[in-house]
Amino acid sequence: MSEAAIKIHQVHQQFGAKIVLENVSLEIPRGQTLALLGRNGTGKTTLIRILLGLLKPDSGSIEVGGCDPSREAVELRRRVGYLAEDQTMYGWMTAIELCHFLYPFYPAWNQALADDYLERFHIPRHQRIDQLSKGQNVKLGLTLALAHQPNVVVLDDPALGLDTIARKEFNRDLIEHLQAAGRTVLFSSHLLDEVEAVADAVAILDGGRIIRQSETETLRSEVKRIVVNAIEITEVSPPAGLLDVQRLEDQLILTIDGAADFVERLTELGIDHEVVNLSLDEIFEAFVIGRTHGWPQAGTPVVV
Ligand SMILES: Nc1ncnc2c1ncn2[C@@H]1O[C@H](COP(=O)(O)OP(=O)(O)OP(=O)(O)O)[C@@H](O)[C@H]1O
Repeated sequence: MSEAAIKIHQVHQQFGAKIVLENVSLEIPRGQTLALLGRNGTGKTTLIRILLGLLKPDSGSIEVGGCDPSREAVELRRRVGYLAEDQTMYGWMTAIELCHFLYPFYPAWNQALADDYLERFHIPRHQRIDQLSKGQNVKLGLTLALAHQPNVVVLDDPALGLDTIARKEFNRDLIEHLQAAGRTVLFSSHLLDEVEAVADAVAILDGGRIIRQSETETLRSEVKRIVVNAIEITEVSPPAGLLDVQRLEDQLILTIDGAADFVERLTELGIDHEVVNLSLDEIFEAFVIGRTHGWPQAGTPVVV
């Protein structure tokens, strides 16, 4: 694994009595696109604000693109591109006026690159920003976040509010372009079916903690749904990594992280089973709302 572009170590953040981040640690290797997943209000934006130096955590250490965000604010802005959730810009300016307004702040600003993005994203250069569509606004925000050629890009729910096609187009144009350019990208999202196509890795934030971080493919290969007969399984103890148990008539539908060992056990015991691949959406759901009670007790007859 290459050196981490983002290092988050034991970050703790609470607002009053409410603990939002509880000793969160996360490392994102250079060049990786990582999706930060979590339900509403789990602290994704709070973590992103800490990464950007907009909020100082109660404790813990952060390094983004080699900078300490709380102490190197200017250098951090040079190295990091940031698109905030629902970002608003000066509506009375045009896209090109906004570029001209911003570029003196950034020594590495590349107007030819900004022009290229404006053209690629079909953003009219001379139209007032408040007359652009929601999608064009998001893409303009991204253009401005990338024109200074940052190595690290942080996108807070960038596709929020876009329609399905616009989101897909956004993901294809933007994330894939960033990946090709070798940038490290951290983006938060709710839209798991779309995340799956673009994220090399995911981190699931829940209950103030990162409960799972993994490369997307690895997660998909390790978390499986296993369908077994409920009666046949009464003598088997629940596996480690059990995330969810559902009953459907005489069948048990189990979602297991690290399912391979359990599958091996079932095979050894001669218990019939079916292994089902899951989408990222289903995996995420099992981690955050899975319920593990309902395992049939050994020696107890199963009522169907
Ligand atoms: N400045 C603040 N003061 C008090 N509470 C805050 C503050 N900022 C965030 N919170 C609370 O912290 C929790 C996490 O908020 P945050 O915006 O980080 O979540 P999120 O995962 O980004 O949510 P969403 O997906 O809805 O955008 C919420 O309960 C929110 O109300």
